[in-house]
Amino acid sequence: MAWNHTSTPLQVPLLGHLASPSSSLPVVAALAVVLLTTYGILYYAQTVRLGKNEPPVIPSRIPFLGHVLGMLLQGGRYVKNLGLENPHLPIFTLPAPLSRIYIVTSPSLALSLQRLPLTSLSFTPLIPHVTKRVLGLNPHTVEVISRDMDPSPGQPVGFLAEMADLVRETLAPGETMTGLLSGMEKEFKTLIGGYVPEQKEIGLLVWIRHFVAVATARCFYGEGNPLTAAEEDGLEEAFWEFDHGLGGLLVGGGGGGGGLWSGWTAKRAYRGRERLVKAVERWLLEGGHEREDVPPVVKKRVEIALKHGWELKEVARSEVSFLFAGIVNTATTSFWGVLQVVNDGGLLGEVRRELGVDGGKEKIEGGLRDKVLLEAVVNECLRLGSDTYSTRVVVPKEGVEVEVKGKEYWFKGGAVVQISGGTIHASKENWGEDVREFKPERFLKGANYKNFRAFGGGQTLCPGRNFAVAVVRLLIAMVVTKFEIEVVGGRIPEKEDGVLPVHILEPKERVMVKVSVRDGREFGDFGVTDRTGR
Ligand code: HEM
Repeated sequence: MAWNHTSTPLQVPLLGHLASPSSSLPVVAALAVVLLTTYGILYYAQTVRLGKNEPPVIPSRIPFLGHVLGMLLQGGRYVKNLGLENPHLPIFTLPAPLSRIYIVTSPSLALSLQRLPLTSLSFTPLIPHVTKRVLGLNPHTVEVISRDMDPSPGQPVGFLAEMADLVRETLAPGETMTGLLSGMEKEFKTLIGGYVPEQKEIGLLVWIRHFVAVATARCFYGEGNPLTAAEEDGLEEAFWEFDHGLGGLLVGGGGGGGGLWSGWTAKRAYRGRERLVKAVERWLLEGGHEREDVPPVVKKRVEIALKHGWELKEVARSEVSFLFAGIVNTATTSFWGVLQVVNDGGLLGEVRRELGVDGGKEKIEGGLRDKVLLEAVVNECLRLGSDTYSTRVVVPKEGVEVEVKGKEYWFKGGAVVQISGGTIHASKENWGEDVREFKPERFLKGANYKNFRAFGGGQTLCPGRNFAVAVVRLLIAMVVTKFEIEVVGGRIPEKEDGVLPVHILEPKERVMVKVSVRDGREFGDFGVTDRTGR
């Protein structure tokens, strides 16, 4: 049979359209109209407020999906920039599939919202989901931590509430915290004092974070700690691999020891975490936590978890999370602090003068009490390095109407409210035209801590904040008095803000340094103190 040129579109629909341009035109046009109309409807639909007082909506070019995609692809930078591009909006709504995300960029509104009762906005409903994914907790443990999370007075106290009280009490300024700080000072003396510089250039971040990781692990888990004293090699690297893939574990899921999805999104983090969990489990099995040099806080943490029916492997997961909280942010902040000080001759001179360690004493000694410049350095590093969110979920299923400073706001039930620390820290309104510059002196002129969110706030305010500031100050003081450090290239790199901002941001490029000994004396007493300016 001859080829039939008149074969109709009905016989082979798609090919028919291609083969017959004149007949396909109306169909293409109709399709375009349908698509454009659908797009228009969806675009409009995402702008509709679900309640009269719902915060103003910022629509996305890809209706309902665009903002979520932006967050996934650009990390914390996406919301930070949205906030900076809309300085007139103290709070706004991002439409998401079947839900909303409310972004708060006004510091005073943030303070008021975080004071609302936990029956309106709370972080705790998220904890089981977050910890299950990040730590790979099994369903039984998740069920245990989901009990009595926010008890009212007189009600049974669940695992989370009991643990939070213990950590808060231990790390509040006072005798217990001072004891832990003395432990950190002792470890730093050995590690920093015993460091013999290499001839070659070294990576500053790796160098500094090693000091913090080892000192913290020894201080909280004793000399035989599972991170640095285990027979197995490479656990410190495993720790940082876990840290770097945390966002992937969080987004990818992976409860009950980690599923295929989390393995795919954060394979290395998953492997690193599981190696650490095994090491801590072995340490617990051998009674490591019962040793004399392990402080009461860790002994009690283990005791509380066992009392609440946790299996030993799950207790190990909880301790990996405590090690993580104690090390990661302190290490990265210390890195930025040392870098900023040694890369600015003027600042370095002032810090050394303030420390007053260059006198004729036999040992390097300095009183850290009242050393305000060093504390200002730490705070400014935290401001510039922290894009952290404080996240809350809207508890009542039917949504909630709240009044804040005479204004009504309505939030959809189950939606997420995020206080954008990144926007607050980078806003010219809050910090002035020179907001992008490193200027510790802004913290000397009675800085307003209302605009400072590096430690979160309200229900999730970091219990380790005073301890952390004291440790970072101590580390910078010891490193800059003991060593001369030349930054190769003499430049401070940008921060990598395209990640999920779960911790202080790292640099975009590696910072290499040359280290030499400046003061050959041993370290004496540095007078580490629990008193900080906050
Ligand atoms: C510069 C160092 C540090 C920074 C910037 C920092 C920051 C934070 C932030 C922002 C949160 C709240 C997270 C959220 O809202 O979800 C937090 C929570 C926490 N931090 Fe820190 N932190 C630091 C050091 C420490 C240290 C040294 C410890 C312990 C030794 C610690 C223990 C904790 C704990 C246990 C929580 C969870 C609190 C809870 O949910 O009850 N942090 N930290």
